[in-house]
Amino acid sequence: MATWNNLDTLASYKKLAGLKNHVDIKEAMSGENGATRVAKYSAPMAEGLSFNYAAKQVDDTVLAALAELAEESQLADKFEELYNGAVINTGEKRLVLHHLARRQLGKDVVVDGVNKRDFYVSQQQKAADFANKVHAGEITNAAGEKFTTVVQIGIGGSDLGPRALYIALENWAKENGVAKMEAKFISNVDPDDAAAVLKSTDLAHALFIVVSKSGTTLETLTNEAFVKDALTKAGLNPANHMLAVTSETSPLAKSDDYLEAFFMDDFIGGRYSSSSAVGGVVLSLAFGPEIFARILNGAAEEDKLAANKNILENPDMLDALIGVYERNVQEYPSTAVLPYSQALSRFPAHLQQCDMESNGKSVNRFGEPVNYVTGPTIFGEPGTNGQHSFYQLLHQGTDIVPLQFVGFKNSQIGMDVVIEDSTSQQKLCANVAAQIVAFACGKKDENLNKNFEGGRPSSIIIGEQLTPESLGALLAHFENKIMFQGFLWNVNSFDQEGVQLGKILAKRVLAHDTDGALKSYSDLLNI
Ligand SMILES: O=P(O)(O)OC[C@H]1O[C@](O)(CO)[C@@H](O)[C@@H]1O
Repeated sequence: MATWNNLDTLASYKKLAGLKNHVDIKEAMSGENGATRVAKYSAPMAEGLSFNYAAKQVDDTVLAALAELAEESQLADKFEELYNGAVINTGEKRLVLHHLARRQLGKDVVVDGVNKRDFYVSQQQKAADFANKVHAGEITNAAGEKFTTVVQIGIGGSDLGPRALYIALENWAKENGVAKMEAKFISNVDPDDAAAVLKSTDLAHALFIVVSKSGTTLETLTNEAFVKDALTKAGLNPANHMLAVTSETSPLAKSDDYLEAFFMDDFIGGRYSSSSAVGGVVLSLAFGPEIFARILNGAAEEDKLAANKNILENPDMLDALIGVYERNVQEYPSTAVLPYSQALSRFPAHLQQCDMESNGKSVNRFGEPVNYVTGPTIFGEPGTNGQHSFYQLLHQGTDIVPLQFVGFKNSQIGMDVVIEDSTSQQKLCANVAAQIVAFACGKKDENLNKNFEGGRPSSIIIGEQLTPESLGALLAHFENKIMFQGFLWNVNSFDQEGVQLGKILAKRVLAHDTDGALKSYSDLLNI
């Protein structure tokens, strides 16, 4: 059994802390040194991706210290315990099994006589059969006509991951002839969200999936009622159009109001649930079950790498360790995720939840306060758009923000044009290469307003093309990185008590049970 200790009690961490500012990234990345580093500091990921960390503040000395930290904090052992079914989610006393939804990495995990791998596979199969029947016109609306649109109703983990994955493959699927149904998403309790989606949807030919692991989320239940009302007003029977994805213990699971229900369980956290029925039903309907299976395969291949004890061959662990070095030793408060791929436009939003809801903690996994900083603020936008927005601060602001670029050699659609001797894809890639060097090396200017200090670290994940497999690998990479960082900070990355207080106060406002500031704000907002 691995032992769980606070980061600041580890000898290897104290050694690492002595390496603050050990690498001058400006100097390291300038001239031929830079070229050597770009070739040297790269780790293969699954599905043809690679993690290049040449422009991070590491060298062989820092990497050796990170390897010692990985060893002393038993990162590989903890991952092994996790995928073999240990109660890693100490706050809720639950197993953490999202990897098992992709592939079995270790032993059989059996809970109350149920083999959990079999359970996840059975739900995938159920979703696949259902999707195939919808596509074949065997499951239709009351008029016997095919469904053409699927609308997911969910919020947080029941929205962000599946939505990001759908958007990531929407154009790829059209180009590759596997686009089966258009998918749309309703998440916000803002009535304009549901109204806008409903107004642009042919209700008679739409399936709606109510996705809520708990089955109690106010926004989702409100939007479900909103949609049912619209269906009824259109003369349609909601029971012919509504599906549910929920845990077997939730109130939704007991309802007969759905055409079909698909299940997950409490061992897959909402923000890690894209690999479960939460992502599986909508993506199987949108693209076909084979494409969803390809995403899972890509993720499973990356998970396999995450089990490697050698940090130089484990890009997920290495990325996590570098992130902790940047957060705790270099004291950088945030991290930007910058995909140079329009298809990944919602990926940073998904990672915001995944990372900040997991590691935004002030107590360790035993409920005791920690004396060091934990998860950074995560934000991001696709390049090159971000360059014309917030990169000013990243280049010349007073905070140093570590950057995580993602880039692909080829576009998804392949439609392109040569303007002034280069394609748009080449321009996109040229920009990401330029940014890495600009951030690292800067540029001296006598006019301080035009001076670039440099010394701003970044990494890049490079792939051939964004496909179901590489998307799955990318998803797993970040999930695993966040998991390893949680291990290093000794926090429980799998609960989210910090979201509860706001929910309780909102209920009080709606029940007019307020006083003090809560009453004043309620009055100001006319509630
Ligand atoms: O799937 P559910 O249970 O509706 O929860 C939605 C989201 O709400 C949260 O619980 C936060 O309030 C997230 O952790 C979760 O992803």
